[in-house]
Amino acid sequence: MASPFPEDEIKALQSSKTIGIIGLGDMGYLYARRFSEAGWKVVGCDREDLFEQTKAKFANDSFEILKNGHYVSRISDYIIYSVEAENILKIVTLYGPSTKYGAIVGGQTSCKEPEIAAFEKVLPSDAQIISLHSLHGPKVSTTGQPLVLINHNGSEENFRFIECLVSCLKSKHVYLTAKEHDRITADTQAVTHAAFLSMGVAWRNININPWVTPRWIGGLENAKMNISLRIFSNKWHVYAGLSLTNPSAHGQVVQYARSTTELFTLIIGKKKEELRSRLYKAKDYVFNNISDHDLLLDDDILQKFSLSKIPPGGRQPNSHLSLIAIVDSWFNLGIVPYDHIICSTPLFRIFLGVTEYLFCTPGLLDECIEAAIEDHSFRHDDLEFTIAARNWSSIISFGNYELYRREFEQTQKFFQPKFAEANVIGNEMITTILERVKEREKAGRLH
Ligand SMILES: NC(=O)C1=CN([C@@H]2O[C@H](COP(=O)(O)OP(=O)(O)OC[C@H]3O[C@@H](n4cnc5c(N)ncnc54)[C@H](OP(=O)(O)O)[C@@H]3O)[C@@H](O)[C@H]2O)C=CC1
Ligand SMILES: O=C(O)C(=O)Cc1ccc(O)cc1
Repeated sequence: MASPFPEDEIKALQSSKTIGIIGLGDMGYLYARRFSEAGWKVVGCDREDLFEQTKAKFANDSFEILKNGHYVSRISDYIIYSVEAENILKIVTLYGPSTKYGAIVGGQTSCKEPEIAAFEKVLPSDAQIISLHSLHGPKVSTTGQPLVLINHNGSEENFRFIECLVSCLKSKHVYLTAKEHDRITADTQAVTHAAFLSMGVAWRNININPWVTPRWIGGLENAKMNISLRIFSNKWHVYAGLSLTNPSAHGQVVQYARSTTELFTLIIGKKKEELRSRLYKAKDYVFNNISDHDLLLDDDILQKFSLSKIPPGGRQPNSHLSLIAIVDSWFNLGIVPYDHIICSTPLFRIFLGVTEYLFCTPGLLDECIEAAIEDHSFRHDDLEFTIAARNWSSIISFGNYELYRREFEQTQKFFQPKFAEANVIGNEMITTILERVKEREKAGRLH
């Protein structure tokens, strides 16, 4: 299919427009590199006190490093703020007044209402706001991943320019308002991260490396470990910013902790029938249209993404508290996760894939309920998981960045030696599930 953004049109824009990027961390660098490689004139800056180091760091790249955001803003036709979400207002306040007359401004932060509020508060009235959010981390290929475009008040012509610019990423453009974006990402990202953050903290607190423990064998366990380590290998502020700045996220994370606690209470009270009827009700709501022939993932596919040196064995029964709690939360919050798949991150798709597998493979949910009630070997893990989920929910709903950082970094240190390996395996897993999602979309089986 021919690109909707013809080469001639792109070339004409490239000869007249300058792209400015404030914040050359992981995402800012990704954009600066890709845009400049595609032929755009790109200028960028990082923190002014690191100017010399930044110049040296990017000496071999074909974009220009300027001293600070004033220099970037003065000459750029599109300015992208790619900085920590917590500091967006402070940084826009600093450089916003230097915005070139008539320029377009956007940001890459993960929560859009505060970002756009900062732009509206500070930018000169001639500036137009068109914002972006790549729904993936810096280490995965941009091709085919969702890229949200928010045309807050840009003209048609300017919006077309931004679409031409980002077309080199080959991502899938998703058009939303800031409000829609924040609502969806609260449902998808914030609660996904809460689950995997809680797993990591629980493993750390019981001092376990799950990949050397025979209790965690099999595809579902591989997915849990890979994703948890992937999150902890990233920067704490990315996850803190995403959930703390998004008020819709607080309720989701609190519900996840509540579901975890209530399900764990049923487990230790040996209330098998109550647990079963609660989970089946949630299953009917969330997985209403899903047949077992049509799953995003299965245990066999996930077997090969193992961090363990233990030879792949069969799946072990497990209470899967982290997975049953997410389905219970979705049910209680009235969320059908498939509605959000066009705007989902790789981690969310994997989380959905493994829960779908657990709930929709014949016999598996019953096996899980049986294990939860009868097998006590997971009780300690489940207790630690429940405590961790409650703790993250308090940190997030109180908006405490410092506590968030402390908890995150302690766990990061614990898993550090395994990150390189987890990243390679995690990338393969992400590619596999993206292909499965595409197949399902092609067959018209996803919303
Ligand atoms: N990483 C991810 O997976 C994704 C992140 N995002 C969002 O994108 C944004 C950037 O994330 P990411 O690139 O990962 O984070 P990074 O920490 O890697 O990048 C942010 C950069 O901005 C710099 N910075 C801070 N203050 C200023 C300033 N006054 N002027 C210029 N630069 C400054 C930081 O420097 P210093 O570190 O020294 O403070 C840092 O280099 C965040 O809002 C994040 O939530 C969105 C999608 C995915
Ligand atoms: O896929 C995920 O959830 C990630 O962890 C990567 C990520 C982090 C922050 C974003 O705003 C978007 C993607």
